[in-house]
Amino acid sequence: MCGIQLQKVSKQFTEGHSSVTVLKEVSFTVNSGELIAIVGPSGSGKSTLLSMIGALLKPTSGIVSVNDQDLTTLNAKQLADFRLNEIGFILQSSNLIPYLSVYDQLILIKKMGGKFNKKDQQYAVEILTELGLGNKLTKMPNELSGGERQRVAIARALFNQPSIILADEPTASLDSNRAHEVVKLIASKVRKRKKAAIMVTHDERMLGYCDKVYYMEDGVLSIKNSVM
Ligand SMILES: Nc1ncnc2c1ncn2[C@@H]1O[C@H](COP(=O)(O)OP(=O)(O)OP(=O)(O)O)[C@@H](O)[C@H]1O
Repeated sequence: MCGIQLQKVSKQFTEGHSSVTVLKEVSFTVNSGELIAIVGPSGSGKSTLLSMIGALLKPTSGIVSVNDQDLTTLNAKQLADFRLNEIGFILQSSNLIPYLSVYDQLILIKKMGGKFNKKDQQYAVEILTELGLGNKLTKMPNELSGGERQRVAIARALFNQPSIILADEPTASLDSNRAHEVVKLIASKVRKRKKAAIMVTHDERMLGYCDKVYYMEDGVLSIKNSVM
């Protein structure tokens, strides 16, 4: 199955003699073309969950599958490839590299990997144009508005054509209009390009753009409602 599947995923952190269970038997599915939201109080385990789906953390127990691949069976090199090829991260602040132009933010990683060709060049311009940044290709991050910076981050997340988009508080640094604009864009790209996407958010106004809303509390995930 394409998309994300979690089966009874738990995560414990151990420090010295004490351990804390941050996720408790979390199970859910996100299909391709679906954007789901996870809401819940600070410290409830939302970022830990995203980190596990993004192969940055391993579960203590349970199965995290992406596109039918059980991530717990992959070695370090395979996990690094998986992160690079299958996951697009969009974070709270856009995390752009200050000394690179808008265009270079997208192509740097491919250039470093020595796999850069004319098609990539065209695709970078196409996707930036689609996100309304066609006239900003040579601008530096400090010459952009917060909303524009976040749109570059979305373009960068989509550029590798990952199957999964993980967005952690993507609107936290934006005013209300820009927040709507950014989440609307994420939702439309997810549907058009058939990504499976998860957005962690504190912003209830963004939930209308999502197919499902889950609530996390004390490491337990439950369905909040269906908003479509
Ligand atoms: N590496 C770690 N070692 C120990 N405890 C950790 C570690 N990472 C996270 N935690 C704890 O796990 C719990 C869940 O953290 P997490 O960041 O997933 O919460 P969150 O719901 O994303 O919070 P917020 O909304 O504030 O970002 C917190 O109590 C946190 O202190």
